[in-house]
Amino acid sequence: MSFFKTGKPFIIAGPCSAETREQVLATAAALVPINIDMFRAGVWKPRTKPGSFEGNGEQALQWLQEAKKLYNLKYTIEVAEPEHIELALKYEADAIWVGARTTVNPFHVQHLADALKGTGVPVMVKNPVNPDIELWEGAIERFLAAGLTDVAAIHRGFSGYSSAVGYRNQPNWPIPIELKRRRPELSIICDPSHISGKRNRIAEVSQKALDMHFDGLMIETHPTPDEAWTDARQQITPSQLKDILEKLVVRAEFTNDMGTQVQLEHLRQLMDAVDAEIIDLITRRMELSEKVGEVKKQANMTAYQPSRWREIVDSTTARCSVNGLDKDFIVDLYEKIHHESIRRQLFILGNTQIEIKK
Ligand SMILES: C=C(O[C@@H]1C=C(C(=O)O)C=C[C@H]1O)C(=O)O
Repeated sequence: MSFFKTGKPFIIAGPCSAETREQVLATAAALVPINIDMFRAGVWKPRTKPGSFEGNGEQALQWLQEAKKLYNLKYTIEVAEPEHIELALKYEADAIWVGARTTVNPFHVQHLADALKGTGVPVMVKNPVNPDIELWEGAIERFLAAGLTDVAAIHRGFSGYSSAVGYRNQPNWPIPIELKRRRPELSIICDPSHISGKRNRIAEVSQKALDMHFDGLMIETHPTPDEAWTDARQQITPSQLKDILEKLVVRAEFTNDMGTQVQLEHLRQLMDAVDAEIIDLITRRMELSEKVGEVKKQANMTAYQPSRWREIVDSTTARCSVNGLDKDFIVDLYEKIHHESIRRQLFILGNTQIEIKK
């Protein structure tokens, strides 16, 4: 079993920043009875603007090592430079994570991977700030290629110019879901604190993550959150964490219950038949679009026809209201279909650099 797969959600908790020795020891003491899997604290803080509190560095590592010994509590910190890794090893950190602002830079990630070679230290890779799955997976690949086996991903949401409704970082759930599809063995931990940006949504995002098959949660916890030096609005007390964890419903991917299995098998067969129909229908639609393309070629007409496209969007979204389908979802889907349809017509009109992928 990998470091992060314990058969139950892997829980990491602790303050955003290690502020003082007292704060570190008090938080750790309060988290021990909750049975968390690992303590976290930031010791080097990548701040947006200079002049903010940037962490207590090596001194904070001494406090974390002290808490580790005192409470027999594993701990993890964020690293951004090879020297941070050296110090993390010196003070016996049990795992490290790479922050979203580091994951965006392949040079940086490679330096960290090189520094970790041969150490066997478990690594967690936060998603890059921008919603780029290739960059996220690429960073993970660099650590795997360095021979590290305990590599996990952390989903902390994606930064945007304005925050998504009610969130600090846009969750963009299809991205971690796709990562899990590509890498079934990879553990993915959700960071509901950074996604929410405020206390009152942490429980809801945590439950959602578990229902999306995430392997664990990293939740910022502080003895007096309102007085926290960083990220005060999104930190919760150890007792609030206890409450959230107790209320979480942990669900499994599979069941041994025969009745459920039979029911699911039946419904899935019906869905398979619908999927086959959808593919047949899309194929027919594309064939028709190619015929339209041939006619346009003869008549010297443009591939894209805005008024016709508007008509289609209007009529399909009108049908959504009748069928109870989400309009945004259908528009997204149709935009993809339309784009492919245009691509095929462009090819027919003579844009030979556009090949039809079959
Ligand atoms: C099929 C046509 O060509 C384009 C593709 C469309 C589609 O796939 O729905 C709609 C309008 C055009 O932009 C057309 O002009 O009817």
